[in-house]
Amino acid sequence: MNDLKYIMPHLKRYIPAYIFGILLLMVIDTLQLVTPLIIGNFTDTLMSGNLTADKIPFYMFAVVGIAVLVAVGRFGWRMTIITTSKKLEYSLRNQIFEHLEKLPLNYYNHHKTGDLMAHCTNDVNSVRMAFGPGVVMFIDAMFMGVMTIFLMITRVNLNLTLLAILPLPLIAFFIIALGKHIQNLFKGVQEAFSDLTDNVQEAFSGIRIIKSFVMEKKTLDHFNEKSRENFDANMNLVKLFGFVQPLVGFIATTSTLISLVYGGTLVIDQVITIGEFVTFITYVGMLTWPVMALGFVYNMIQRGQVSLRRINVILETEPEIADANHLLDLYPFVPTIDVKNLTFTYPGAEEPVLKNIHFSVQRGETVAIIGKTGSGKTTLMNLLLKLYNVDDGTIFYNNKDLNDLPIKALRDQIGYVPQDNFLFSKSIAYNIGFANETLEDDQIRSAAEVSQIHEEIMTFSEAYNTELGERGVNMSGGQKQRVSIARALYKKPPIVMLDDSLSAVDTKTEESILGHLKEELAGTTTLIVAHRISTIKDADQIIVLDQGEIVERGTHETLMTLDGIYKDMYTKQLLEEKIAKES
Ligand SMILES: Nc1ncnc2c1ncn2[C@@H]1O[C@H](COP(=O)(O)OP(=O)(O)OP(=O)(O)O)[C@@H](O)[C@H]1O
Repeated sequence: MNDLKYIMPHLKRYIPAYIFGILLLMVIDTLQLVTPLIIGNFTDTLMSGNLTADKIPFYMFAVVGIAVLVAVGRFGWRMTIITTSKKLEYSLRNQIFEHLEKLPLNYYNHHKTGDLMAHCTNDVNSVRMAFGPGVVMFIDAMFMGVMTIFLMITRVNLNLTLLAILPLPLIAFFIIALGKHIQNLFKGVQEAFSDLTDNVQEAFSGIRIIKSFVMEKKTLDHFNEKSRENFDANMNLVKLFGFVQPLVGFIATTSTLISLVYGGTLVIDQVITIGEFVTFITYVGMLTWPVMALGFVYNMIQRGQVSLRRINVILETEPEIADANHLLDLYPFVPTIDVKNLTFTYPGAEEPVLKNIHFSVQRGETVAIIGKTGSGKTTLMNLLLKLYNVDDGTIFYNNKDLNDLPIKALRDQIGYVPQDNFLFSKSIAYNIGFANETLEDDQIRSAAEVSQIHEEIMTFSEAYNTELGERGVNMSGGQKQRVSIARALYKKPPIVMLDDSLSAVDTKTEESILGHLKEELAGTTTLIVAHRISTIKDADQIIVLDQGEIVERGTHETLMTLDGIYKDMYTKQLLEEKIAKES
């Protein structure tokens, strides 16, 4: 029952539709059960010599009429129950996606995209099968089974019925005995599918690397291996079903055999009429389906249960970064940042990557963070955005503790340009105006001008309406960086954070962008992470990180007097530039 915790609210919404569909199904089932009685009656009338030509159309119309009603009714219940189960699938999938979006960055560090895709596709589908066709088949089978047996007893013969249905419980026994095994096999199928999806997703995301390293063969081999595992997992299930279904069919045939032998004897002994015998044999045939259906349903429900559990694991994962219960008001927002004694260790890691960090950024100031690769610059940015949890009393905006501020409202105040310039495979305008519901052409253009990308966008075939390839493949690295900067500026945020966002542009473009940014961002609090000192030379404050600690801080001029890491980096960069110019 606990498994139904998350799906129950969806199911409740569709209960009236389910009830209507189920009632319709029962009416159809009842109608179907009338046909054998008509055929039995026809046989008896025929055998007694009372069948006259004028009676035949009556039988004909009765059989055809029932068949038409059954066809119409079947359409009705399919439309009701199958549509309802599709709606259930739709709302469950949306709930999973919405929940996944709320999960913190760290969740994605530990869960593969392919797995998540499989949850949103295969697992949701299995749940739909269980709650759509599964429910239908279960009710159909139970109702048909009970009604058929009832009619066999009341309209034909009790002893014959009891003897004929004797082998049927064996079927239920087999299917239940195999239940655990089926669950395990199905879990294997779902896992193999997740792996395969993940493999395909990664192979095509990394296709440029694969091609440039001529690793197509290696990737194909790896894919084949995963594909084989998927095939094997499916085959295990197919083999089992291949064994179970004929077995069920065989057991059902023994019922027919008993009916023929014992039923024939009863006819000879004149305990039942030939018409009743024909009705009985038809009912035995009709009973095979409900019994087999119970087997199918059982499997479907097993699959649905495994999938539901996998989905529940996601839905049970709490958004680690939750808003505090008593939030402070963010407004009026003054863009000042204070970091006090901040130490941070990644979840699951042992060593802290940031140690005792403290600094302040005043409104309108530009603070630069520089340091060797792996020194903790991006981590610091991520913490300022609260992409990971931080201790109380370590980061303050506007003199208010980050943990007491509403996350969404705070992030709305920040224009962030990440290190990996992810672009969506939509238009350039969509990418720049991503932060807003509506795309304002003027603002998009002005953000692009400040980022020095407007002129290049105009050379694209459809300018701002040009559709980008996946992850913006039809743009150069530098162009992508500038579109990302434009995306952050479009929001006109009071705080801008640039994480190594100018590394792919040449020094001249960089200078030009920085010049424009300075004008445009006057009054904006800016944090810049950079490797190139030329990017941050004019910052009000430069912080030098080394192995997670601040080792130097000050303006460019003061740092140059220190004879430390900063001066060393600067001297090396100057030398490199000189060599590059001369060569
Ligand atoms: N998700 C993570 N889980 C555990 N450790 C991480 C994670 N992300 C980064 N690290 C570690 O944290 C340290 C700091 O990484 P970070 O990305 O902040 O450095 P950086 O200064 O921005 O480097 P770069 O200049 O190369 O971008 C590194 O040792 C890195 O291995």
